[in-house]
Amino acid sequence: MSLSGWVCVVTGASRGIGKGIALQLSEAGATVYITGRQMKTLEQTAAEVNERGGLCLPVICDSTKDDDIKELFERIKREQNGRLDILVNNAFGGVHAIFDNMETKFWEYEPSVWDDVNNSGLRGHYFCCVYAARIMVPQGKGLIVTISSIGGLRYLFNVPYGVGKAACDRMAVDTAVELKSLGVASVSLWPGAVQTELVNEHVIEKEKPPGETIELSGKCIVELAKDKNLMKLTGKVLLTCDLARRYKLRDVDGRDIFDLKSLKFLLTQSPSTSWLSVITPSFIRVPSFVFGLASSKF
Ligand SMILES: NC(=O)c1ccc[n+]([C@@H]2O[C@H](COP(=O)([O-])OP(=O)(O)OC[C@H]3O[C@@H](n4cnc5c(N)ncnc54)[C@H](O)[C@@H]3O)[C@@H](O)[C@H]2O)c1
Repeated sequence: MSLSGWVCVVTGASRGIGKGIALQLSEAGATVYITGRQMKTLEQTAAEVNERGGLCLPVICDSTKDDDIKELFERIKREQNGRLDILVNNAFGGVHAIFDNMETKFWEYEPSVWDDVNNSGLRGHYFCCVYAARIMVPQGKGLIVTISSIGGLRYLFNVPYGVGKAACDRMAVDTAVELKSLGVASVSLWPGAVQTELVNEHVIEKEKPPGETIELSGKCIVELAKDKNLMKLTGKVLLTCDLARRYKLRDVDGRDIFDLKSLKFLLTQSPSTSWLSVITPSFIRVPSFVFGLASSKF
């Protein structure tokens, strides 16, 4: 029970990665506030948490509604005597908009797809950061994790997705600049491909990329929160495959963790280099600074 007594919030935890994170944080002993728009689905997550002996508190909080977010943090402050240890920004309303508009250019679908992707998945995260920081800064400690993706580095799915993820990464970096000296860490976390309920629904079996379970990100966050060198990682974009190596983690069902930094995988991403992947050994990894160069805009 390494996080016994800790107070956490996971936004968007009725399914997907948020649910997996809530399961892992509560299994580690934390009290976890989980948010979403429907009590019925939140209660299903809470029931699974309870079955594992954990404690989680479902709260209706629509991440596109400013007042809901404000009330969530006021409630936590009141109920937990001003304590909040971890905020996980995960709520994301864009999955259906992405799958419904695959292969379509940005000018061909409604501009409101931007809102579907980024109102909960970026703006809502910023609001949560503000209210969480108002609790964490006075206590002199805390961890904010914003769930992002490799879409923050290069084109993935559609324009609003990439712009939103790049902004999530930048938000983690810039909030860390202002929080670091006050003892609060802020990072961005990129899961690999995750086999969530919606991904399993939309992607046909033979096209499924090798994936993570919904709980691997949560396992990584539990270890990160306990890491004595956490403040050395603040302001960084972290990958689940790197954290799994750092903390010697396996996925919950024992499967191998797909390595987003494997040169073999990265070569498959471009038609001009994919032939090279056939002769490239899978153990060669691309260092982080090369990722940085790949995102250079200059
Ligand atoms: N699934 C993947 O393969 C994958 C990979 C890398 C990164 N990610 C990122 O992980 C995050 C979560 O994605 P997911 O695949 O678990 O999505 P999902 O759609 O399965 O889950 C999203 C969660 O957010 C909740 N939600 C949606 N709108 C909300 C709102 N307005 N207010 C509160 N809650 C709301 C949903 O109810 C759900 O619980 C996203 O940022 C996504 O880009 C996903």
